[in-house]
Amino acid sequence: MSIKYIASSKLPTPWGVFEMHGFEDSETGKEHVALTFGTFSPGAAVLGRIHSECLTGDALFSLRCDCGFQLQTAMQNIAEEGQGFILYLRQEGRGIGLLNKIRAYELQDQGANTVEANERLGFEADMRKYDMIIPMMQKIGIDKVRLMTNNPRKVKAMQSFGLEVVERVPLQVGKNRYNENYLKTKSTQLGHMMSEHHFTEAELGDTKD
Ligand SMILES: Nc1nc2c(ncn2[C@@H]2O[C@H](COP(=O)(O)OP(=O)(O)OP(=O)(O)O)[C@@H](O)[C@H]2O)c(=O)[nH]1
Ligand SMILES: [Zn+2]
Repeated sequence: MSIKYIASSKLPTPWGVFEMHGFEDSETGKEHVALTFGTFSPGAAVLGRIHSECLTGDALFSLRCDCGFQLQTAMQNIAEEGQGFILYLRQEGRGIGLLNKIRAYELQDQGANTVEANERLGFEADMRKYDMIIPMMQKIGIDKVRLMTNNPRKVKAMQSFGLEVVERVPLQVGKNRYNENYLKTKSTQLGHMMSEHHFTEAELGDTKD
C-alpha cells in the first residue's frame, strides 16, 4: 500500500473543531485527508462519510451537483452527534480530474447527461477506486460505521475491505433547479439510492444537467 500518514492538526469549522489527518499516496501523488470529531467509544458504529473531491461544489459554491451541501450536512451531523469521521478523497470528477470534469460539463451544457459526457470523452461513468481508505481507516482507528451516502458502491467497497457498515444513512440535500437532472441520472444510471420525492417529473421540467 502506497499511502503514508504524514501529520495531524486541529481544523476549527463553523460546526466545531475537527482533527485533520493528512495522507500521501506516493504512487499517484494525491494528498488525502481524514477528519475526525470527538472520541470514539470502543465497539461503537461511528457516523461517517467518504467524500469525493468536488472543487466546484465543495469550494466554489456550484449548484450543478449536491457535493457541497452533502459535505456541510455531513460535518454538521457529525458535530451534532458528538463523534464521527470524513474521508476526503482526492478523486475529483469521479476520478477523471478537474479539467476533464470541465470538459464533461461543457458537453452537458450542450445536452449530454453526466454519464454520456464521461463516455464521449472516453471514460467510464465512474472511475473511482476506494482502496486508499484501508490505511486511512486503520490510522483513525475505526472499523464499524454508519455511512452517510446514497451510493451503494461506497458501502460495498467498505465491506469488501472488511469494514462493518451497520447502517447506510441517506444524505439527500441540496436539490435545486440546476442539479435536478444530474441527481436523476445518478439515481437511474449510477445506482444511487434516492427516494422518489427527491425529484418528480413535474419538478424536473426539461432542464439539462
Ligand atoms: N465526471 C463527472 N464528475 C462529476 C460530475 N458531477 C460531479 N462529479 C464528481 O462526482 C463526485 C461525487 O460523486 P457523486 O456521484 O455526486 O456522489 P457519490 O460520492 O457517488 O455518492 P454520495 O455519497 O451519495 O454523495 C465528485 O468527485 C465530483 O467532482 C459530472 O458531471 N461529471
Ligand atoms: Zn460536485
